[in-house]
Amino acid sequence: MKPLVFVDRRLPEDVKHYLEQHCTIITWKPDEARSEQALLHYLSEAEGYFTSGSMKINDALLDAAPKLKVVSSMSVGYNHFDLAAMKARHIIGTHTPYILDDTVADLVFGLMLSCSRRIAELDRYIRNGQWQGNEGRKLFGLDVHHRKLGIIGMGRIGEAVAKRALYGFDMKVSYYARSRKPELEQRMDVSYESLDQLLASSDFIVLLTPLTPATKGLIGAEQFSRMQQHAIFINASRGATVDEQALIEALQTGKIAGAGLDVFMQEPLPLDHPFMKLDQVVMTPHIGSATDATRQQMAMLAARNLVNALQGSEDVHIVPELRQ
Ligand SMILES: NC(=O)c1ccc[n+]([C@@H]2O[C@H](COP(=O)([O-])OP(=O)(O)OC[C@H]3O[C@@H](n4cnc5c(N)ncnc54)[C@H](O)[C@@H]3O)[C@@H](O)[C@H]2O)c1
Ligand SMILES: O=C(O)[C@H](O)CO
Repeated sequence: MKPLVFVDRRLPEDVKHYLEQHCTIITWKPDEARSEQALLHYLSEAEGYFTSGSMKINDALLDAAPKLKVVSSMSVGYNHFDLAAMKARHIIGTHTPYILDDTVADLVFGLMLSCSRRIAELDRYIRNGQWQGNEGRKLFGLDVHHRKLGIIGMGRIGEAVAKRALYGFDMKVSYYARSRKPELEQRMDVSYESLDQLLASSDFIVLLTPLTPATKGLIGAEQFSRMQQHAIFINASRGATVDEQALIEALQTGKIAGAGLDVFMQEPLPLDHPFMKLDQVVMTPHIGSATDATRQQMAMLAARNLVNALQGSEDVHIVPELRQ
């Protein structure tokens, strides 16, 4: 008999077709309210759960899903996994690394360029009818090329950002990560710096660590105070890696020049959030990996992870902390 799996999002047709060959799919009914109660009801019989990361996989959820064996997340980040709760129940937790690196790195560069050349702000300037033609320096920005980029969290996506910086924009690139990466330093012209050194010397600072207990609030008031006044800060990791109040203060007081943000403590961001009033902030609604091609590949990889894990195959992207 095919295993029962719950799928919490609409799938591309070919991915749905692939899953249906190996599993019996249950999913939300059209127009059904997506309550936690309904989800737990669906999960009560499921052996597999295909999720996009909106639900915490914690004790409460797992207690309501006694038959669950595999949680396949269509995301590379897995901060929604309570790793201890999953480990205690021998749940296999999988994610979708590598295939989204270039797409997320493109967005990081988009945010860097938009902040430094004020693209979003000046688009509003034209639409508001403010363009007179005699603005002079008023509309000038900062160069990206030949400046210094500091990457905090030099993993798969960090490396894709470094490539663009080195080979497309002739930037100098340094990084800070949990440990130094000698192999990477041989392969690419990047150098390791302490976090404090990187913050003090970079024109652009890009945050790309996973959200873990160690990275929660990693960048706060002290870290913003070390940055240069013209520095531009980009966060494409998770909202909680940054102390948002400290970021708002750093921007309001001119401690740093701008910020490009794809992720927030609260998503969707409420309309009355202070970021909305800051012209030097460029925001995107958590769309780092959101292109048709990449989301299609992520969906297929998540489906394959789910099927392979249920079938006991080792061809599965299990998150590092849950590997045997
Ligand atoms: N904005 C988006 O849509 C989007 C898309 C994809 C990924 N992400 C985020 O980006 C993160 C990184 O993805 P990846 O595939 O590059 O992961 P990765 O595991 O390849 O790289 C993570 C890097 O962070 C470093 N790191 C981990 N803990 C650290 C710590 N305490 N201090 C300093 N460095 C630390 C690691 O050493 C590694 O270099 C994901 O976990 C996710 O949160 C966001
Ligand atoms: O981690 C990821 O893959 C993205 O943030 C989408 O959730």
